[in-house]
Amino acid sequence: MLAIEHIEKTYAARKGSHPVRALRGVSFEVARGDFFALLGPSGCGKTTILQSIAGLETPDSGTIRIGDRPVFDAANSVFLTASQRMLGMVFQSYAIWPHMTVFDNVAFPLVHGRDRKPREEVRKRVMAALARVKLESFADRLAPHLSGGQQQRVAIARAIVHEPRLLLLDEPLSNLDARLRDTMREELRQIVKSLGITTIFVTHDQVEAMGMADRIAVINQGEIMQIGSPSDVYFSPRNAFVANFVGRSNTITGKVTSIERSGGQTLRRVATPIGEICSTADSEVKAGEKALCIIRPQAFSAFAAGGEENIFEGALTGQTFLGDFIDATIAVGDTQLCAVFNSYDKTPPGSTIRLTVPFDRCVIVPAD
Ligand SMILES: Nc1ncnc2c1ncn2[C@@H]1O[C@H](COP(=O)(O)OP(=O)(O)OP(=O)(O)O)[C@@H](O)[C@H]1O
Repeated sequence: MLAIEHIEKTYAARKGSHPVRALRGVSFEVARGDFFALLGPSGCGKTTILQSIAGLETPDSGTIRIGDRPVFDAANSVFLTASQRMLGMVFQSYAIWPHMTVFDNVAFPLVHGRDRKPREEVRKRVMAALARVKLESFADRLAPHLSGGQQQRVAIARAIVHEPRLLLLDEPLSNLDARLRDTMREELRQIVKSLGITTIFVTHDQVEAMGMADRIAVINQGEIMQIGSPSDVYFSPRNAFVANFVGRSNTITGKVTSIERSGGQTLRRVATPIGEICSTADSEVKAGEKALCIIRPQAFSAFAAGGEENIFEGALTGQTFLGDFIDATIAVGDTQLCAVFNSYDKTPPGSTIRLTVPFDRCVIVPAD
């Protein structure tokens, strides 16, 4: 449905500042009906990608296709304007007109756009879009007399009223308070999924991306670090950036000492400051190479006795009771490991703890 190939964008230097290489060869594809998140820290280039898709920004090179039509092709000077691309957009600010009613706000693209519709059809379509976001009874209300969540739904209704083939959402939940954000997360996903519209969603919030997206592109400094389902990027991060940006992790530096194959599995042994770590997770790191071992805090469990491999003994140096679980810090030599434990289990500070971790829950990635 959407195919982006190798787009680059450098913003020209402003007075007293250097040029900014905002996108460094970004490529990805989004299938029809997918809910796709662009996730990354502030300034990584998410908005530049979204605006390039929308036709509000012009990349320096690369191609963008929507459906089977190129909307941007730097080499062949193809550039369709934003209105020619027939997309729906919801911005952070919602961009709702305060002097208009809810109905008129939603009707705006049908009344003022390129593709104007007869009055009766406008009414039908606007009421259908308002029904989708459960705001039919608010049609005559002035937009400022709405709560934040309702304004957000007006913005969604306006973006879907002309049945766009692609919906672009730029941090649409960031202006809502925490509780409303939790409700709207699910609601927004249900609305776009029920319509079957392909959606690109920009966020810097990993919880939002994990909870809403079918697939996530994790971006750092203008480059895509990894694309995958929420569980792919969480359980099989490709590098330390992804492991630390998406959820928390212990990152332990080491060197692969051997690779053994048995029973259809590949076992890597890694020498690290906390002892040998064994991993059966998929990895490209070869024997003799430096590596990072990535272990999620909840992959550890406290282990009383026995066992030989992937057992790490240390002192409990910190624990924070968080209700559902205890966040614990365990010093193994000079390395501080973070683990989460059952909140019913109380352990005195300073106790010796033996941690264990299954082989398939240690992810090995290249050290750089
Ligand atoms: N018009 C511009 N002129 C110069 N530099 C820009 C311009 N727009 C963006 N940049 C720079 O390009 C980089 C990428 O910006 P972009 O807005 O795409 O990031 P982002 O990931 O969306 O950030 P945020 O989450 O803070 O909105 C940043 O370093 C930003 O300062």
